Amino acid sequence: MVSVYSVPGAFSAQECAEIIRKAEVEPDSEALLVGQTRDHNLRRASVVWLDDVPGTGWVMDRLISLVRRANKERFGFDLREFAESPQAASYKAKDSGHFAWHSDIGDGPVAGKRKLSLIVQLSKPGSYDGGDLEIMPGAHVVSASRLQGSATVFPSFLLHQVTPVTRGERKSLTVWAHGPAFR
Ligand SMILES: O=C(O)CCC(=O)C(=O)O
Ligand SMILES: [Fe+2]
Repeated sequence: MVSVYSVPGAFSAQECAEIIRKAEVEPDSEALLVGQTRDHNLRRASVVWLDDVPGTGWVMDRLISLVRRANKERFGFDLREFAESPQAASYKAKDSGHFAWHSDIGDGPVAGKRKLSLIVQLSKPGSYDGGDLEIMPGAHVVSASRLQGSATVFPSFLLHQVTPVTRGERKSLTVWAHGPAFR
Protein backbone atom coordinates (compact mmCIF):
# COMPACT_ATOMS: atom_id res chain seq x y z
CA MET A 1 0.00 0.00 0.00
CA VAL A 2 1.52 3.31 -1.06
CA SER A 3 0.68 5.20 2.11
CA VAL A 4 2.48 2.85 4.48
CA TYR A 5 6.26 2.81 4.03
CA SER A 6 8.35 0.18 5.71
CA VAL A 7 12.07 -0.18 6.33
CA PRO A 8 13.17 -3.68 7.34
CA GLY A 9 16.26 -3.69 9.55
CA ALA A 10 16.16 0.04 10.33
CA PHE A 11 17.80 -0.91 13.65
CA SER A 12 19.86 -4.06 14.30
CA ALA A 13 18.92 -6.57 17.02
CA GLN A 14 21.81 -5.26 19.13
CA GLU A 15 20.62 -1.68 18.70
CA CYS A 16 17.06 -2.61 19.71
CA ALA A 17 18.42 -4.35 22.80
CA GLU A 18 20.46 -1.27 23.71
CA ILE A 19 17.45 1.06 23.33
CA ILE A 20 15.37 -1.27 25.53
CA ARG A 21 18.12 -1.48 28.14
CA LYS A 22 18.60 2.28 28.31
CA ALA A 23 14.86 3.02 28.42
CA GLU A 24 14.36 0.48 31.21
CA VAL A 25 16.65 2.45 33.52
CA GLU A 26 14.35 5.48 33.31
CA PRO A 27 11.21 5.44 35.47
CA ASP A 28 8.30 4.90 33.11
CA SER A 29 4.98 6.69 33.22
CA GLU A 30 1.51 5.56 32.33
CA ALA A 31 0.84 6.45 28.70
CA LEU A 32 -1.31 9.49 28.15
CA LEU A 33 -3.38 9.95 25.04
CA VAL A 34 -3.23 12.85 22.64
CA GLY A 35 -4.79 15.59 24.80
CA GLN A 36 -3.31 14.18 28.04
CA THR A 37 -6.34 12.27 29.29
CA ARG A 38 -6.39 8.73 30.67
CA ASP A 39 -8.72 6.23 29.12
CA HIS A 40 -7.79 2.60 29.68
CA ASN A 41 -10.30 1.43 27.14
CA LEU A 42 -8.35 3.33 24.52
CA ARG A 43 -4.77 2.77 25.59
CA ARG A 44 -2.89 0.75 28.17
CA ALA A 45 0.90 1.06 27.98
CA SER A 46 3.78 2.61 29.83
CA VAL A 47 6.07 5.10 28.13
CA VAL A 48 9.51 6.62 28.48
CA TRP A 49 10.44 9.82 26.61
CA LEU A 50 13.75 9.21 24.89
CA ASP A 51 14.87 12.84 25.39
CA ASP A 52 15.04 12.00 29.11
CA VAL A 53 17.39 9.05 28.50
CA PRO A 54 21.11 9.91 28.35
CA GLY A 55 23.22 8.49 25.51
CA THR A 56 20.41 8.11 22.96
CA GLY A 57 21.39 10.93 20.57
CA TRP A 58 22.37 8.33 17.99
CA VAL A 59 18.81 6.92 18.09
CA MET A 60 17.32 10.33 17.25
CA ASP A 61 19.87 10.77 14.45
CA ARG A 62 18.80 7.43 12.96
CA LEU A 63 15.10 8.25 13.29
CA ILE A 64 15.64 11.58 11.53
CA SER A 65 17.41 9.94 8.60
CA LEU A 66 14.70 7.26 8.34
CA VAL A 67 11.95 9.90 8.25
CA ARG A 68 13.89 11.96 5.69
CA ARG A 69 14.31 8.94 3.44
CA ALA A 70 10.64 7.91 3.72
CA ASN A 71 9.50 11.44 3.01
CA LYS A 72 11.79 11.81 0.01
CA GLU A 73 10.90 8.45 -1.51
CA ARG A 74 7.21 8.33 -0.71
CA PHE A 75 5.36 11.19 0.94
CA GLY A 76 6.82 14.54 -0.14
CA PHE A 77 5.25 16.35 2.82
CA ASP A 78 6.36 19.79 3.98
CA LEU A 79 8.18 18.75 7.16
CA ARG A 80 9.89 21.40 9.29
CA GLU A 81 10.82 19.92 12.67
CA PHE A 82 10.77 17.10 15.19
CA ALA A 83 8.88 18.96 17.89
CA GLU A 84 8.41 16.08 20.36
CA SER A 85 10.61 13.55 22.04
CA PRO A 86 10.54 10.00 20.64
CA GLN A 87 8.47 7.72 22.85
CA ALA A 88 9.45 4.21 23.93
CA ALA A 89 6.27 2.28 24.82
CA SER A 90 5.70 -1.05 26.49
CA TYR A 91 2.50 -3.10 26.16
CA LYS A 92 2.25 -6.00 28.61
CA ALA A 93 -0.05 -9.02 28.46
CA LYS A 94 -0.58 -8.85 32.22
CA ASP A 95 -2.07 -5.34 31.80
CA SER A 96 -3.89 -6.22 28.53
CA GLY A 97 -1.60 -3.68 26.84
CA HIS A 98 -3.13 -2.18 23.70
CA PHE A 99 -3.92 1.06 21.85
CA ALA A 100 -7.31 1.23 20.14
CA TRP A 101 -7.94 2.84 16.73
CA HIS A 102 -6.78 6.46 16.70
CA SER A 103 -5.15 9.16 14.59
CA ASP A 104 -2.00 10.88 15.87
CA ILE A 105 -3.15 14.36 14.91
CA GLY A 106 -4.35 15.98 18.13
CA ASP A 107 -5.85 19.32 19.11
CA GLY A 108 -2.82 20.81 20.83
CA PRO A 109 -0.34 23.22 19.22
CA VAL A 110 2.25 20.45 18.86
CA ALA A 111 0.18 17.31 18.26
CA GLY A 112 -1.84 19.32 15.72
CA LYS A 113 1.29 19.69 13.57
CA ARG A 114 2.12 15.98 13.39
CA LYS A 115 2.45 14.89 9.76
CA LEU A 116 4.38 11.62 9.67
CA SER A 117 4.44 8.90 12.34
CA LEU A 118 7.33 6.41 12.48
CA ILE A 119 7.18 3.30 14.65
CA VAL A 120 10.03 0.86 15.29
CA GLN A 121 9.43 -2.70 16.52
CA LEU A 122 11.89 -3.16 19.38
CA SER A 123 10.81 -6.65 20.51
CA LYS A 124 11.50 -9.98 18.87
CA PRO A 125 8.29 -11.22 17.20
CA GLY A 126 8.35 -14.52 19.11
CA SER A 127 8.50 -12.84 22.51
CA TYR A 128 4.82 -11.84 22.52
CA ASP A 129 1.44 -12.75 21.01
CA GLY A 130 -1.05 -10.16 19.78
CA GLY A 131 0.30 -6.62 19.85
CA ASP A 132 -0.03 -6.17 16.09
CA LEU A 133 0.33 -2.65 14.75
CA GLU A 134 -2.46 -2.24 12.19
CA ILE A 135 -2.97 0.76 9.92
CA MET A 136 -6.03 1.70 7.89
CA PRO A 137 -4.93 3.54 4.75
CA GLY A 138 -8.29 2.92 3.07
CA ALA A 139 -11.09 0.42 3.23
CA HIS A 140 -8.77 -2.32 4.45
CA VAL A 141 -6.23 -2.89 7.22
CA VAL A 142 -2.48 -3.21 6.70
CA SER A 143 -0.42 -5.02 9.35
CA ALA A 144 3.02 -3.60 10.05
CA SER A 145 6.00 -5.96 9.96
CA ARG A 146 6.58 -7.64 13.33
CA LEU A 147 10.28 -8.11 12.63
CA GLN A 148 12.58 -6.69 15.26
CA GLY A 149 14.16 -3.41 14.14
CA SER A 150 11.71 -2.75 11.32
CA ALA A 151 10.34 0.77 10.96
CA THR A 152 6.86 1.63 9.68
CA VAL A 153 6.11 5.16 8.47
CA PHE A 154 2.66 6.56 7.63
CA PRO A 155 0.80 9.88 7.52
CA SER A 156 -0.18 10.83 11.08
CA PHE A 157 -3.83 11.32 10.12
CA LEU A 158 -4.29 7.61 9.26
CA LEU A 159 -6.19 5.51 11.79
CA HIS A 160 -4.02 2.84 13.43
CA GLN A 161 -4.14 0.53 16.44
CA VAL A 162 -2.12 -1.90 18.51
CA THR A 163 -4.16 -5.05 19.17
CA PRO A 164 -4.13 -6.40 22.75
CA VAL A 165 -0.97 -8.23 23.80
CA THR A 166 -2.05 -11.68 25.01
CA ARG A 167 1.37 -13.12 25.97
CA GLY A 168 4.64 -11.48 26.92
CA GLU A 169 5.49 -7.87 26.28
CA ARG A 170 5.80 -5.72 23.15
CA LYS A 171 8.04 -2.68 23.04
CA SER A 172 8.01 0.00 20.35
CA LEU A 173 9.61 3.34 19.62
CA THR A 174 7.54 6.13 18.06
CA VAL A 175 8.56 9.50 16.66
CA TRP A 176 6.61 12.18 14.83
CA ALA A 177 7.69 14.72 12.21
CA HIS A 178 5.92 18.06 12.24
CA GLY A 179 5.10 20.76 9.73
CA PRO A 180 2.39 23.18 8.60
CA ALA A 181 -1.11 21.71 8.85
CA PHE A 182 -2.50 19.83 5.85
CA ARG A 183 -5.02 21.80 3.82
O1 LIG B 1 3.32 1.31 19.77
C1 LIG B 1 2.86 1.41 18.63
O2 LIG B 1 3.09 0.58 17.74
C2 LIG B 1 1.93 2.54 18.27
C3 LIG B 1 2.12 3.78 19.11
C4 LIG B 1 1.16 4.85 18.69
O3 LIG B 1 0.32 4.68 17.87
C5 LIG B 1 1.27 6.19 19.29
O4 LIG B 1 2.04 6.40 20.24
O5 LIG B 1 0.53 7.10 18.83
FE1 LIG C 1 -0.52 6.46 17.23
